[in-house]
Amino acid sequence: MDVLVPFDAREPKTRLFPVLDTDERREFARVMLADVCAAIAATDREPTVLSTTDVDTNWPVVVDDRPLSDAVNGAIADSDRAVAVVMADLALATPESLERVFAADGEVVLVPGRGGGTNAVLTRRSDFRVDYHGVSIRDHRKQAAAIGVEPTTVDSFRLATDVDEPPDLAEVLLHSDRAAATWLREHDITPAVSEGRVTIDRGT
Ligand SMILES: Nc1nc2c(ncn2[C@@H]2O[C@H](COP(=O)(O)OP(=O)(O)OP(=O)(O)O)[C@@H](O)[C@H]2O)c(=O)[nH]1
Ligand SMILES: C[C@H](OP(=O)(O)O)C(=O)O
Repeated sequence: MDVLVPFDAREPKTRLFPVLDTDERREFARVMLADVCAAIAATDREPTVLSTTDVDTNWPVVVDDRPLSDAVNGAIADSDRAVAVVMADLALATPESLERVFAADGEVVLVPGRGGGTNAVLTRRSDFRVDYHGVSIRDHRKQAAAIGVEPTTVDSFRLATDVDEPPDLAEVLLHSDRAAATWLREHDITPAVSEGRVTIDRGT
């Protein structure tokens, strides 16, 4: 199985702008990437970072500057093995949660993200095509139907929680003990409550 971790190294995590400046977003994105890759490696599979530009990691990197879906679809079409795609912002991912995906039955396995996204995919069909952005979980169900496949769904709190917006940082602080959570604590970011919802505070 090929395990791809798409990574936008250029200007990652722009939606975290209210809390982190540009350099911090870049650094934090790399810390999450390292956590995700380490969790994949702990399942005895080697991650390959599919990055927009070269990036310094402990793992093999393939540089492809095409848009996300084109880069992933190119990799699926070129591979003669099953391909798993695990997003680099899944800071709560653990080896156990990922193993559920890698071991799931079915020709196409989808892991929904909160907000309509698709946080991980496993395809054993080289004619399956991804279509990210927008309501991608709905689009991926359609893509599976188009090749005659009923997709398997893996329902996982840890994998559904991608880190896109400031309140997602609170989930990292509350549910992870890995490098991304440590990085946030070192940058004085703590959970807080606003209008009954968990969000974050940043000390000055
Ligand atoms: N290879 C590649 N990866 C991408 C690209 N765009 C996003 N990604 C990665 O795909 C995953 C999900 O993307 P997003 O949640 O939109 O992440 P992002 O683009 O860093 O964040 P925003 O700027 O807030 O949209 C993350 O792992 C990104 O690093 C791209 O054009 N190419
Ligand atoms: C790539 C995109 O991620 P999101 O913007 O939902 O985090 C998606 O899953 O379609």
